[in-house]
Amino acid sequence: MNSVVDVRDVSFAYGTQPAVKDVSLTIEEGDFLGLIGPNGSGKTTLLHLMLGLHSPDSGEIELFGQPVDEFDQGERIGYVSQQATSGGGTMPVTVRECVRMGRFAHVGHSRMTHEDREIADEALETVGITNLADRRVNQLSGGQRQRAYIARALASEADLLALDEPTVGVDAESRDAFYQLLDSLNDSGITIVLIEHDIGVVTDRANRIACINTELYHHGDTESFVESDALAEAYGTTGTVVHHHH
Ligand SMILES: Nc1ncnc2c1ncn2[C@@H]1O[C@H](COP(=O)(O)OP(=O)(O)OP(=O)(O)O)[C@@H](O)[C@H]1O
Repeated sequence: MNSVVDVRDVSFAYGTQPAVKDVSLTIEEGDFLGLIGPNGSGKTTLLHLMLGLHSPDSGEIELFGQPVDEFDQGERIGYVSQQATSGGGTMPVTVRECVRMGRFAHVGHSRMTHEDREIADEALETVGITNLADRRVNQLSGGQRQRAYIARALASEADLLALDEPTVGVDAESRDAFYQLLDSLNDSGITIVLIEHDIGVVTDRANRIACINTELYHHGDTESFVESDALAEAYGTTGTVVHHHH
């Protein structure tokens, strides 16, 4: 069993308002999962549940085979939140410092070694922002900032990269380059879960699709999603929920 994320019958409500209902899905090692659904359909909430940032009202979630509430290998996960890329909550640190923070989980209480610094510098090189290393993160453009956060995740040697609409406010050309970067990271073995509004981008890049509107309308490979009615059903209002059992 090489499930990276295993979500079983998970429901979550804000107060009495259900945001995620009876969702089951798995993300396998090496998957590129596109998480799609209309506005307010529970995508961010589901991602937060997967990462242990919310506790489900019912159901179970495992990360790398460990119950999410006991999960203690934070360095295996790189999370690029909507807030991070939109500029909120960025600390006044330089790009190099930000990326080196990716090593903190490995370093623990000991000092950062030459090798840790090298790993951080390689991550900067991989995402193509070595020239920005001395700039402050809060002075970067949206596209540069997401690269900095990806580099931090790479420096931590994350096995799972979770991205919530990482290209909001990024121009078309940088966006394309960014998705090529994600492709190459996925080719190198990193598992990816991506929330993205542009369905074309998702179906071009992802090998698996989860389509939700509070409930799950599709979970499976991209080809079967494209051929199904799940999109119209999830984005329309008349469709019936298709339950996939595994
Ligand atoms: N902190 C909160 N308190 C109360 N309700 C919330 C909270 N966060 C989200 N919601 C509600 O839960 C539902 C799902 O929100 P969520 O952010 O998960 O959707 P989303 O699919 O990521 O949306 P979008 O595509 O617009 O970013 C929405 O109806 C939203 O209004």
